[in-house]
Amino acid sequence: MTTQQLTQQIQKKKSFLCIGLDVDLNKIPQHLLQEEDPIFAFNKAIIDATHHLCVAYKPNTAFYEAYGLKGWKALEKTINYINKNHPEIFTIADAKRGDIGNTSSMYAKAFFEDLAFDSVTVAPYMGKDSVEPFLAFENKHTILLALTSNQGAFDFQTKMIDEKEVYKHVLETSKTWQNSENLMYVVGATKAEFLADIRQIIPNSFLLVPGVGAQGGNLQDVCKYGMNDHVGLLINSSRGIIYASNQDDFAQAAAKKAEALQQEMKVILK
Ligand SMILES: O=C(O)c1cc(=O)[nH]c(=O)n1[C@@H]1O[C@H](COP(=O)(O)O)[C@@H](O)[C@H]1O
Repeated sequence: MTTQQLTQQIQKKKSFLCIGLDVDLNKIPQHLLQEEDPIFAFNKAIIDATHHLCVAYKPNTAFYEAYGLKGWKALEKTINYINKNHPEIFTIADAKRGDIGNTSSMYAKAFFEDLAFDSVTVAPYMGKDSVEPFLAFENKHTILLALTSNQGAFDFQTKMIDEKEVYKHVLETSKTWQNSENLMYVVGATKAEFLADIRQIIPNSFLLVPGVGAQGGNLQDVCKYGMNDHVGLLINSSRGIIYASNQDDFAQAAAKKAEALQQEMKVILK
């Protein structure tokens, strides 16, 4: 999917919501555990109830890898289900990969070719040759961790090197890489006060913004400082939506939470 197509979807649905599919078998309704594939059964119900309210889904691969082969199968079924039934929805493999170039190429193949995701999250720490293999894929997007939502972001990302914060080096340097037009960036919703500075460096790039909901980030602040003239934001909420209820009504309860965020977005987009 191109960024233009993503922007069109945002305008059409009046939503820039990304729903995180972080499935934890301890948190889903217990009756689903009798299903052949409880993770997929949960995701299918959530997708069926929410696809009209969001423009992206983001399964975090940790929640699938934790269940071994069964988890990976559920991830494959989930991405295939979205691509088949809702091809207009942008998909993010939240895998936070990145390695020497030779290895990154294989990670890129895994998520872009085998699983056919539109994008993957990548750590910038190993530099240019670890990220460019992801960028080489046409119409696929590499979402680079810039300033993350967690407290540990202050351990390295905001430290100064040559009188500039490390996350600013990440933004500026990555712009010089080959196929950098395929880059998007992660900025945590809990770091909204940094967004004005970030937009000075990357005015046009899409930002994936997790941390609204369970982590306490605020949608209004993120939009105030992070939105550009084509919106340029994907706001993710995972636990705050998918675990709204652990009873039979879980999918409807998730849709209600998603709708509340979408309605807030609709007002902002006016
Ligand atoms: O790359 C991410 O998506 C990510 C980056 C970041 O800085 N913070 C962050 O929370 N995430 C992910 O976004 C999701 C947030 O989940 P909730 O806090 O449940 O909404 C999880 O899958 C995190 O791993």
